[in-house]
Order: sequence, then structure tokens, then C-alpha cells
Amino acid sequence: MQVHYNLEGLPRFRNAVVTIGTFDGVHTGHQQILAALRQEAASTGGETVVITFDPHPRTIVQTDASLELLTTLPEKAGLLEAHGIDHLVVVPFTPDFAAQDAEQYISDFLVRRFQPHTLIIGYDHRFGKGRAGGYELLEQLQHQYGYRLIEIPRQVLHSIAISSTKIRTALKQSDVATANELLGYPFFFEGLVIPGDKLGRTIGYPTANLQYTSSDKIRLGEGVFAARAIHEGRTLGGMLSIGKRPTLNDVVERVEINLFDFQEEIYDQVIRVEVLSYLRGQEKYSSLDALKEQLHRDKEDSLRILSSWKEHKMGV
Ligand SMILES: Nc1ncnc2c1ncn2[C@@H]1O[C@H](COP(=O)(O)OP(=O)(O)OP(=O)(O)O)[C@@H](O)[C@H]1O
Ligand SMILES: Cc1cc2nc3c(=O)[nH]c(=O)nc-3n(C[C@H](O)[C@H](O)[C@H](O)CO)c2cc1C
Repeated sequence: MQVHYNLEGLPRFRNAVVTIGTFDGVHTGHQQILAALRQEAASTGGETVVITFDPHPRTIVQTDASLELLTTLPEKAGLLEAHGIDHLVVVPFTPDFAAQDAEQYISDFLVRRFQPHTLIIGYDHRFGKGRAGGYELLEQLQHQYGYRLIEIPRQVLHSIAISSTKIRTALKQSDVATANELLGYPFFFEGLVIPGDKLGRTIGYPTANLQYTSSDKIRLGEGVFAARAIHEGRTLGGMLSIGKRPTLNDVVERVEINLFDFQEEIYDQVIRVEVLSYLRGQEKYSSLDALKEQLHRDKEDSLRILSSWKEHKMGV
């Protein structure tokens, strides 16, 4: 897949089959649209093109709220590539871009830049100054500009919006099963390995303490989870803990992962964590020994879950 950040440098697409959207999470609902895109492109010998906006239009509209994105831009690009998309075009959603009038958006942006063979567009797609343009205008001008228009039905868009909301709610409630089902791959995030207080190794369970690398990305709720970590191309099994370490009467939330069959120093490195399954909540144990016994059981549970996921190579 090619990723284009500059509208001036776009190649001449061959029979471009184009869709436009934020595709946050690239979840099962979005995947239906991507499948339609691939199918149309296959039948016309064309290339699939996804147009997305960055920063997210929501940052322009509502400045205060945290974004809680399901995917950062690079993560989204990785997923789109895994779904067989040929080109991702990232359009800076600037005030200037938002201010062009609707007919200009069609003629100068869509037609001139992409020469689309087919446009797959939501019935509610709005564009141009004051969001004056919509599906009807694209329909009126389709013969003049020679593109074919395919409408994404209302129910499909509705179910995508419902899924996005459900995934966000589930993740914040640590309900990984619901989130992963709707995502169609295990939820993942990236973390920088930072120093902790060197306690983990004293109980036989060293943990890489993680600092989130993205401030815009949604945070998973507290709990203990079976997980995988991707480190320098290797996938390692592990168990993830998100919580305030009640046993130690700590107050700040820690994100830490114990990796199985692993003994390397990885401070200052970034790892990707795929969260497979929720195991339990954070508990206060009467001693570090009692915690250690629980970690032993968590490891057994995690190993069982990991082996059932072995054949499952979802995500990227
Ligand atoms: N199996 C493993 N799982 C996780 N990290 C490991 C593992 N083996 C070695 N390490 C390394 O050891 C570090 C963790 O060691 P340890 O838990 O003792 O100290 P720490 O970083 O101070 O964390 P903590 O706050 O958990 O005590 C990790 O950051 C990593 O670099
Ligand atoms: C899989 C896993 C589960 C954990 N569960 C708990 C817990 O239930 N309560 C707690 O106080 N700390 C928990 N911790 C954090 C633990 O206190 C910490 O890793 C060590 O004290 C070292 O800092 C957990 C850590 C891991 C890796």
C-alpha cells in the first residue's frame, strides 16, 4: 500500500475505486466497506483508494474533548494495508480545505486529484463550505464528470457508528471480548518501556512498565489480561496488568507486562501489546507471596488462552 500525504504529488490512479471516511479502528463494520471496495476494483481492474483526514475532523470541531481514537494514523494505515487497500491518501483537514465550496470539492479535489472510476460514499457524506454539499450533488454531477456512484446504505453507516461507540465503551470497561469481537482483531496499543521500582524481578515476575506513546488513543480500563507483545518482529506471550497495584497501596495507574520465556533488557524500546482476553480485576493481596501465587495462576490461564489464539493471526 502506498500512503500519500501530499495532494500535489498524487500518482495517476488506474480506474480508482474511492471511498472517503475516518475509518477509526478499521473495525468489522468498516471492513464491509473495504470488501466492497476491493470487489469493485477487481471487477474493473482498478486500484482501491481510501481518503482519510488527519488531524481527525473532530479536533477542529470540538477542541476540548480528548479524542479517544481506536487507532492512530500509522495503526490505521497498517490495518488498511492488511485489508488489501492499494492507496491511502491522508488529507490535512485544514480550515482552508473545509472552506472550499461544495462544487469545488468535487471538481478540484475529487475529480482532478483522483479521476475516480467509482465512488463509494455514505448517503450522509457532507462536504464543502458550511457542509453544503452532499450525496445529491455528487449524483447530479456524476455524468458530467464520468464517475460511478455507489451509496453506502443508511443501515450500514448506522451499524458502524453503533459499533464504534460500543467498542469505546467496552474498552473503557475492560470488556476486551466485546471490543475484539467488534474490531475483528485483538485491540492493541504501543508503549515505551520505562523504568519501574525494580520490584517485579524480586518476586520472579519482571514486568516491563509501559508509557503510552499516543495521547489521542483510547485507554483500556483496569484489569489483568492475557496478551501478546510484538517486539522487533517477534511475538511473545505475556500477561498484562493495568491498575494501581492495591497490594502495594500505590496511587498511580501502572501499565505493565510480564513476558513469557523472555530475559532481555528492553528499556527505552517501544513494544506493541495485543490484548487477547480479560482474566480478572485488580485485587489487594495480603502479601507479595500471595500475589506471587496469583501470578502463577494468571500465567497458566494466559498460556491456555495464548495457545487457543495461536492460529489466529489477526491485526497487523
Ligand atoms: N520476562 C520479562 N518480562 C518483562 N520484562 C523483562 C523480562 N525479562 C527482562 N525484562 C526487563 O526487565 C525490566 C523489568 O524488571 P523489573 O520488573 O525488576 O523492574 P522495573 O522495570 O523496575 O519494574 P517493576 O515496577 O515491575 O518493578 C523490563 O523493563 C525489561 O527491560
Ligand atoms: C499479570 C499481573 C497481574 C497483577 N495483578 C495485580 C493485582 O491484582 N494486585 C496488585 O496489587 N498488583 C498486581 N500486579 C502488579 C504487581 O504488584 C507488580 O507487578 C509488582 O509489585 C512489581 O511492581 C500484577 C502484575 C501482573 C504482571
